[in-house]
Amino acid sequence: MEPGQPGGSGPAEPGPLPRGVRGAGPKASASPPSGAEAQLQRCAPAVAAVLPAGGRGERMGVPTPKQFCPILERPLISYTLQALERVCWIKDIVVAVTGENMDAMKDLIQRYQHKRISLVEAGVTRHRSIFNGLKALAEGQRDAQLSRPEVVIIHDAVRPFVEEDILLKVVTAAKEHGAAGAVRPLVSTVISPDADGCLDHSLERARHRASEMPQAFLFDVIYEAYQQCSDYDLEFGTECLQLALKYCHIKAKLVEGSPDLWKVTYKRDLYAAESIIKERISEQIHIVMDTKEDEEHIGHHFEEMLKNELNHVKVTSGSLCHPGRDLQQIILEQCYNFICVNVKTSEFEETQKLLDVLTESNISILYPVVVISVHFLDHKSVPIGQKMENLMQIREFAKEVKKRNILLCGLLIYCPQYLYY
Ligand SMILES: Nc1ccn([C@@H]2O[C@H](COP(=O)(O)OP(=O)(O)OP(=O)(O)O)[C@@H](O)[C@H]2O)c(=O)n1
Ligand SMILES: O=C(CO)[C@H](O)[C@H](O)COP(=O)(O)O
Repeated sequence: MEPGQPGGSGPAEPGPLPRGVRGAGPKASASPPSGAEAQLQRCAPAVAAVLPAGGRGERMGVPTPKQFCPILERPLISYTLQALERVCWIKDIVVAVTGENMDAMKDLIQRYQHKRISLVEAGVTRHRSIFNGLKALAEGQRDAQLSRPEVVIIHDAVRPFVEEDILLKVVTAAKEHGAAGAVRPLVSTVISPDADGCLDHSLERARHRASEMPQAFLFDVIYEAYQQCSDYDLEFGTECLQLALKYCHIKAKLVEGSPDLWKVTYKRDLYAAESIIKERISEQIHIVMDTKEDEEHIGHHFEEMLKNELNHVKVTSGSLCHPGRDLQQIILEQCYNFICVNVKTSEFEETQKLLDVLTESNISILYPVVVISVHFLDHKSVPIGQKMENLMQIREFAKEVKKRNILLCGLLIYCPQYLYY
């Protein structure tokens, strides 16, 4: 097993943990847990994920394996890793990669600052790649970098749009049933040809489902199934749930998933994935505050307002107190919309810092970045005339940054008592 980054698969970064789940930290979610989330919290299993990423992507018909194909200049697999990393109750993410792509994968982990990743060598088939990932987790106690989880998620590296919600559902169901997997209604009817290429029989579409990913298993169940299964299974099998049934007599719970769980397979799927990513980008906004203390007041207020006004807006809040690290991470996550709240300073210090980092990152080469610089007018501390004069500078800033595809506008809020919201 190879560590994915210097120092190996480091400890889980703090993040918005579902409360009560093992490893929960100070930033635990403030909203009440959903049913499935609450159920998971009660049982609090240790969860790891295995991502097979050792395929050649022959059906895509391009020389680069599809998991490394760029979408908006970022490799597809990086989106999938990001989707899993956001779920902070997933402790370890084991990725199976071919030897020839191992260095590229390590570079990618560094470049996009992926966390909690361990790399293993892929096998010649998907099942063998998954088995290698499971072995690394099983042997983890000796290794000290990984530990044997109670539940393991298996997810294809080429399904980038996996959400926490479905991960919770399959993990919770796996805890109860031993195995669980996401399914979708069939788009086309499945038919079975005979040896002459003529119709033998067809399946009743409404009674069958397409098996998608993610799937989750009690670790002992799926590991046992892989240890017992035949070379034929490892060579030709395509269904992990079937292995759990055949070798451990576990009937997997099937969970309805969203249409976005489809597997990127053909070239046109890359264009579809790009459209979905663009749509998600437009729904993501980051609020940057210039003070820590006011983050909860004003930042929270903005967050609530935006969530009320717009559907599917993703709001995160942070501060440029540690500009390099925090903001670089946000930019790496491809956020194109910012509200920058200047509370402490009467000028544009915070906005200026944000613009500097955005310019340096070159993020606006592909799409325009929108920045709304918010200022509060407190006439008791600063005379109105002086404040207005300062704020007029924003026009100059806006002209300047527009050349770099950054659209800046200013918002002045008359609110002498903003601190007492
Ligand atoms: N030896 C293999 C083959 C596949 N996979 C992974 O399994 C997932 C799903 O498989 P599939 O879509 O079939 O990928 P490919 O085998 O790469 O595609 P193709 O069949 O078109 O060659 C992918 O993330 C793929 O990288 C793997 O880890 N090891
Ligand atoms: O379909 C699946 C589940 O049943 C798997 O996601 C997997 O992608 C199948 O791989 P392959 O395309 O190699 O058969």
